[in-house]
Amino acid sequence: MSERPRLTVLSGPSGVGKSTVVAHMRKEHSEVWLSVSATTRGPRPGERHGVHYFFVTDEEMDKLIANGELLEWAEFAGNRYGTPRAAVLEHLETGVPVLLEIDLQGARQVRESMPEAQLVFLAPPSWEELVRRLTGRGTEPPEVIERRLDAAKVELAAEPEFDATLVNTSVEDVARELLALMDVV
Ligand SMILES: Nc1nc2c(ncn2[C@@H]2O[C@H](COP(=O)(O)OP(=O)(O)O)[C@@H](O)[C@H]2O)c(=O)[nH]1
Ligand SMILES: Nc1ncnc2c1ncn2[C@@H]1O[C@H](COP(=O)(O)OP(=O)(O)O)[C@@H](O)[C@H]1O
Repeated sequence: MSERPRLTVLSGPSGVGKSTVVAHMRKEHSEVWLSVSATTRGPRPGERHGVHYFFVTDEEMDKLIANGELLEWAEFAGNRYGTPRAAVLEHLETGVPVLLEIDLQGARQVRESMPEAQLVFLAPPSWEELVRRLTGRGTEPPEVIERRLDAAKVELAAEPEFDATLVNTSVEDVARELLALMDVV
């Protein structure tokens, strides 16, 4: 591991497999700290407050933003999401490798405020496979899937802005490649 671990941002279209890859990676590498975001979207079955997200009201999100408590935030497919700043900085200061799983707009804000951050794009093997994964997950109704696929077109076009691209064909391979990019071995 390098002396001062860098902040790594993982972005990519909804349904590409970000959560799956990160969960797989952290099973064996719990030393990587994954930031827990605040969101105004409702929890999916099995999602727990403080573990997957901090589920907040619109008013609570307004306050987090107004008080400058978020490192970045964005509206995605009708809900707001943001990264609590303090926890990220504390972990980086104590030498812990930090991973953010956030959308393209958030990644761009992190690039501005923390230029040393490493931006990694997770791409699907094909458009058809992305549609299959997002639909197959079964967590969103058709109109929400449509919104997320619209966002996915914009996100896929922004891939050249990232420092590295990983294609999510095999979860195991991508998890290994991500660890290598983060200098965690
Ligand atoms: N900008 C930003 N995006 C976030 C944050 N947390 C999650 N996201 C992104 O918001 C999008 C929607 O997340 P979610 O509703 O959990 O759906 P999923 O990623 O398809 O499982 C994804 O692109 C996430 O990476 C955050 O704190 N900030
Ligand atoms: N490499 C892969 N091959 C096949 N299916 C995958 C792969 N990675 C993830 N999936 C599946 O795709 C769906 C979306 O994955 P998820 O991790 O929820 O995506 P994201 O967090 O990017 O929205 C899930 O049903 C997951 O099991």
